Amino acid sequence: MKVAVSGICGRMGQMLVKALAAAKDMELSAALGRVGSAGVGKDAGAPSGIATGVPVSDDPQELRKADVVIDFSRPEGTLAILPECVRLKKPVLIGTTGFDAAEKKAIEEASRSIPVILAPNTSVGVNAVFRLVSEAARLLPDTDVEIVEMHHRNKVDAPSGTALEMGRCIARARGQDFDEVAILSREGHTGPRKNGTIGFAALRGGDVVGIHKVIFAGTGERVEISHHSTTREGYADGALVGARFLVNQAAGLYSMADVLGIPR
Ligand SMILES: NC(=O)C1=CN([C@@H]2O[C@H](COP(=O)(O)OP(=O)(O)OC[C@H]3O[C@@H](n4cnc5c(N)ncnc54)[C@H](OP(=O)(O)O)[C@@H]3O)[C@@H](O)[C@H]2O)C=CC1
Ligand SMILES: O=C(O)C1=N[C@H](C(=O)O)C[C@H](O)C1
Repeated sequence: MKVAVSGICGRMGQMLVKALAAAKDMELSAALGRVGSAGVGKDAGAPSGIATGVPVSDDPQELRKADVVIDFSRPEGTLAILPECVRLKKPVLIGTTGFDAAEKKAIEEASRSIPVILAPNTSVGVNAVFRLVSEAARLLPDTDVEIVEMHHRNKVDAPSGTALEMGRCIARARGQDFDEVAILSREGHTGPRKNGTIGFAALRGGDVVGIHKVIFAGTGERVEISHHSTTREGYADGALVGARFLVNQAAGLYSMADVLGIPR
């Protein structure tokens, strides 16, 4: 299976170079970087000292060389390749986070023509946690939910896509509209906590790969469900599992829960 990676020069792009080099059934066939990126024209594995024989390009037409596209870049990067994925009928797994409502709409629109996985987290463990927090939300309906995440100093979006998806899972399980109950940050004289809200706190520092903790706070007791990523390998391996799933699907918007057979 020929795989194109968008965001190739980044942390996840390079993790995918390694995962693809180890995969017997897959090969890197095209590598896309940001227009004007210092990596364009160089070998896709150069930042990791790996020779892939595939040069980094900033031309989305390179996607014609792939059976499936994996994108871990920035929302602008995803939106730049999406029309070409549609035109060339290439399935795409989107691991990028930080989309606004209009950008999500554009992804939904594309998924009417091609198979798309939109996955704020591709690790198996986090996708199990999405299910666990949904169940906890049903079992503990009167608790106050707070979601705390910590990531490395270079992360640019907050709260993380994973934290937001955890909040969405909880709101769905409780029959709430996420946008009405989410408190994405707090400061100043906030007043007492409003019942039924879902609070978020985002910490940034060092080289933390990814920590997420969901707290169900009641009176006299507290339940906490947490996930720690210690390397990015789980994200890359999960993305390859998602890509293998996608090539056999009809057009539509899929999640990692669909890939892994996890009921919501
Ligand atoms: N779904 C999941 O499991 C995971 C998701 N992520 C998400 O994936 C994304 C990438 O993360 P990470 O690899 O750590 O980030 P990096 O910043 O390390 O990499 C992002 C890459 O995207 C490139 N890029 C930036 N802007 C554009 C653009 N407009 N068009 C094309 N390419 C662009 C950058 O190019 P240049 O280097 O030239 O600036 C860079 O190489 C983030 O949104 C992150 O939240 C991360 C880990 C796991
Ligand atoms: O930027 C990161 O690093 C990560 N981003 C994703 C997110 O926003 O949830 C997934 C993971 O937490 C790492």
